[in-house]
Amino acid sequence: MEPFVYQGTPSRVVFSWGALATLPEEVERLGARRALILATPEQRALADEVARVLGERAAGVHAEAVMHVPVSVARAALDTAAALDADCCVAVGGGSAIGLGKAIALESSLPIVAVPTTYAGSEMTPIYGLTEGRLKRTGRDPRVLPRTVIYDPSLTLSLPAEVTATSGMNAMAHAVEALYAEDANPTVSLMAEKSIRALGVALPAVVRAPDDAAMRSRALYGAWLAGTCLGAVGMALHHKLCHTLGGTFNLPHARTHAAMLPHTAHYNHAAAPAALARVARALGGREAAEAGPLLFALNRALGIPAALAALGMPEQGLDEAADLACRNPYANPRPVEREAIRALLGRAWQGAAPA
Ligand SMILES: NC(=O)C1=CN([C@@H]2O[C@H](COP(=O)(O)OP(=O)(O)OC[C@H]3O[C@@H](n4cnc5c(N)ncnc54)[C@H](OP(=O)(O)O)[C@@H]3O)[C@@H](O)[C@H]2O)C=CC1
Ligand SMILES: O=C(O)/C=C\C(=O)CC(=O)O
Repeated sequence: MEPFVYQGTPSRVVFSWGALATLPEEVERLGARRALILATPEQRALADEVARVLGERAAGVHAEAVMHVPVSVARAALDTAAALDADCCVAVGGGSAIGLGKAIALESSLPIVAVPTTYAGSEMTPIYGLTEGRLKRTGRDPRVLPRTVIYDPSLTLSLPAEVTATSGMNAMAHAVEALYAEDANPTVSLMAEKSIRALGVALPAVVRAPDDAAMRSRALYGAWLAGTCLGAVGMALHHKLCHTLGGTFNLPHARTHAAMLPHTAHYNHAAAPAALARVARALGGREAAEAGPLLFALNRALGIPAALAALGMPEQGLDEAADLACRNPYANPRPVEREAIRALLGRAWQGAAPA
């Protein structure tokens, strides 16, 4: 057996259809009495419903979350938390709302209860992201790991097909990178493979039939496993590239992950053949070299645009993106070489198949 280190995260996870109803007792379990509810502006109605469920334990609603957590947005939320004398945050929504909760916790150490409504998986990680100007800074800090996560698949029924598909592929990316992480271990790899299998079946099903309760639960289960993987082991080339494209060029997060994953998986297949063979097998293939093409085919089956160009990436930015991605690269099975990365970005920009 290869030597390894496995360290789980201390989050408490409640997973069931209708689990939102357990929120009051979960907030009480933390000893909290004044919860600040966080959401994006468009999820205000859901945040108000959460406040109703919480009753007297709701201190207020702050529905100003924005993707990539601009530092100005974080500062405003911190001021609201202080003004309301909040003793915990309830972040309801996708990674943007949860990311705002993390920004508050990073400064205040307030406990977070996360109620995810997408498959991004941020609720299961001690990773935060803050964006200032054109640069996104990410880091790991135990203070930002949500203490409790309430997964209620009924809250994902309203996800549009495009978000369902791309957010699901964001989760897929966490699981794929966990299999070849520098600190990969048998426990996380088992979860990663299970996640890829679950998402590979559930995502096409819920894109076809958004109200399929069983498949919505399986998709969210896959996302939980993927987020757990992301929280437990390091990220590699794929996440570095997506943070660069998201933070510097403000590309949409999940759609960028989906478009890039076939290419980054293929980039690493020869350097991490066992890991990419597990990806391929989980998607119905056999060999490591099939993983990238199978992910590319899954994107197509989910109706996800293949080309970075369609996401607003300027062609003249590809050189800068390659330079930034190669500066302080995350550990990766294959050396991150500037020309190879620029060629990868070129294929992704065009929407060509991985090669
Ligand atoms: N730190 C970490 O470990 C991780 C962080 N992230 C971060 O999270 C963000 C991306 O997360 P993601 O969830 O993709 O992005 P968002 O939170 O922006 O949600 C994605 C889309 O889903 C919509 N949506 C969310 N919930 C519902 C709902 N219940 N019904 C209908 N639509 C809904 C949002 O609409 P609307 O905007 O209108 O609410 C938005 O259009 C990025 O900032 C990324 O960096 C992602 C993964 C891991
Ligand atoms: O890229 C991901 O999906 C994972 C991590 C982040 O997004 C970091 C952040 O919170 O911005």
